[in-house]
Amino acid sequence: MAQYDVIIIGSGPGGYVSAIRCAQLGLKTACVEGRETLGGTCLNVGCIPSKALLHASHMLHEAEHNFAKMGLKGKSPSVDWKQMLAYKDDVIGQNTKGIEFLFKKNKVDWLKGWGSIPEAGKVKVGDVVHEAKNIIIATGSESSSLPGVEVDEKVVVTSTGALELGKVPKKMVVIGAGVIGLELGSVYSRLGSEVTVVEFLDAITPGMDGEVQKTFQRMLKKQGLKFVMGAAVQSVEAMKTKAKVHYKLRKNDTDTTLDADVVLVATGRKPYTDGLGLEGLGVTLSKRGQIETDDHWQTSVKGIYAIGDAIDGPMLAHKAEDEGMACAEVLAGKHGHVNYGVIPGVIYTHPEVSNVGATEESLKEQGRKYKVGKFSFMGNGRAKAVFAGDGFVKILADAETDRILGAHIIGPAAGDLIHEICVAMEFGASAQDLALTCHAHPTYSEAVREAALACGDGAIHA
Ligand SMILES: Cc1cc2nc3c(=O)[nH]c(=O)nc-3n(C[C@H](O)[C@H](O)[C@H](O)COP(=O)(O)OP(=O)(O)OC[C@H]3O[C@@H](n4cnc5c(N)ncnc54)[C@H](O)[C@@H]3O)c2cc1C
Ligand SMILES: NC(=O)c1ccc[n+]([C@@H]2O[C@H](COP(=O)([O-])OP(=O)(O)OC[C@H]3O[C@@H](n4cnc5c(N)ncnc54)[C@H](O)[C@@H]3O)[C@@H](O)[C@H]2O)c1
Repeated sequence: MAQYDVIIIGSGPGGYVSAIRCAQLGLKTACVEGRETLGGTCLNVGCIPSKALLHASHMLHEAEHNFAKMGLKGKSPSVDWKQMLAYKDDVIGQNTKGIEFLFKKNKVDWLKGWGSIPEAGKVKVGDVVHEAKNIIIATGSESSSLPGVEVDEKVVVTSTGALELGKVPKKMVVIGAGVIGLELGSVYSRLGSEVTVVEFLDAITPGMDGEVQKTFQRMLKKQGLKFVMGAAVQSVEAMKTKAKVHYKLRKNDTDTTLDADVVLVATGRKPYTDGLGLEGLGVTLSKRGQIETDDHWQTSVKGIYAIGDAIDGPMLAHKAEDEGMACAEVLAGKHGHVNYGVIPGVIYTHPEVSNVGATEESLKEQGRKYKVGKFSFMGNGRAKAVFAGDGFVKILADAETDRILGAHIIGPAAGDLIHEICVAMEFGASAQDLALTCHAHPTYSEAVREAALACGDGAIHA
């Protein structure tokens, strides 16, 4: 039994990144993982497989809708679902093996099995108790359940089941118009399923900029997704190969039923801390089951830290990674820091949707005076060349100082474009700083510059 400086429980983006950073900083490090492969939710059943299916289904959509316009004629490809799943599994395998390689390279020990914490300074894996000066809990999250809905991962599925369905369903009902529902709903809609999204609230993707929400929903509708808004799902009746979704419309209390071959429950995720033994240790949890930590990610018990989906904040892989690195630095006696005000969010539909910082709604609520610089991709030559003129870049800047407060993009490569604004915000830049920076032509990035120009004397191509 080795004596470790740090043992991390969970090898998702929070845990594995933290383990590598700890080892790089000279700490003797082990990472406990109960799954058969490293990488957590993100690599095995989350970010990576969903992006593989989004990519494949987008290629089909392009072939069906845009190839002929460019003079590329011929029959559109047909879907070989088994092969598409094999491609997705291959992508997962490459990524999870990559983490195994990085662990070996950085001398991180992988302790295989489910871990628990009998007391501070000790982690039990199987029958072996390992000792560590510090422990980091990075056990992630699991899908939330919905009263009246029983998941069997075949007919009524969470995102995990939706990533490996036996076949492409004819009719799919998605409960929840959040990120998972819209990404996976898009996948199946493009593959030919009739997809209906049932959402409790009156707007999709809660918390996002209102103008983006409306534009995004309009675009998704145009692509064939149907929406039932303001609807509270009461129950799901599952049969062998079919299901009935019963919901109540909130505005008039009418009851309606939708038939489906597959129902995807995508109503959020909750922290996963089962089996760790937190109650016995006295680790404080919030009402929502999140592990509470101080500014240095230390829990209420000295020497036990927590990061990622298991604690407060957006449930995003890059947020978990940042906390993983920062926590490692704290343990190595350095100054770990995460700027929670500059964490981008991206939805990988087509078009992509991204955001960082404040929304107009949040600024109004704060009573802060701001200006809006908006630029449509219709004025961007590169976007028009690839049928991606629908959408816009919107930058919010302080009315007096011109400092960038937030940005919202819906359009081509929005998930990459947002980072220019993240860097600008990290440096405390003004919209004018962006506007005065030369941007190559023809790039989608020019739309970001134009939005920055629109915060001042005006965009050129508007
Ligand atoms: C379908 C889907 C798509 C997503 N797409 C994106 C995306 O595109 N971008 C994005 O930023 N985020 C995305 N997310 C969210 C992202 O996956 C999570 O935010 C991220 O994985 C959280 O990382 P983590 O390290 O906190 O936990 P996790 O990735 O959940 O990893 C925790 C790991 O700990 C292990 N574990 C738990 N308990 C124990 C124990 N007692 N002993 C040993 N091991 C244990 C688990 O097996 C798991 O492997 C997606 C999520 C889903 C479900
Ligand atoms: N691209 C990405 O970054 C990405 C992709 C997938 C998942 N994720 C992360 O995974 C987490 C979980 O995603 P998610 O989509 O499940 O959750 P979410 O919180 O994004 O969305 C859940 C949606 O379900 C709705 N809802 C809740 N209860 C309902 C009910 N009874 N009936 C109808 N609708 C209901 C909510 O109003 C909300 O719109 C998110 O925190 C997200 O950040 C991120």
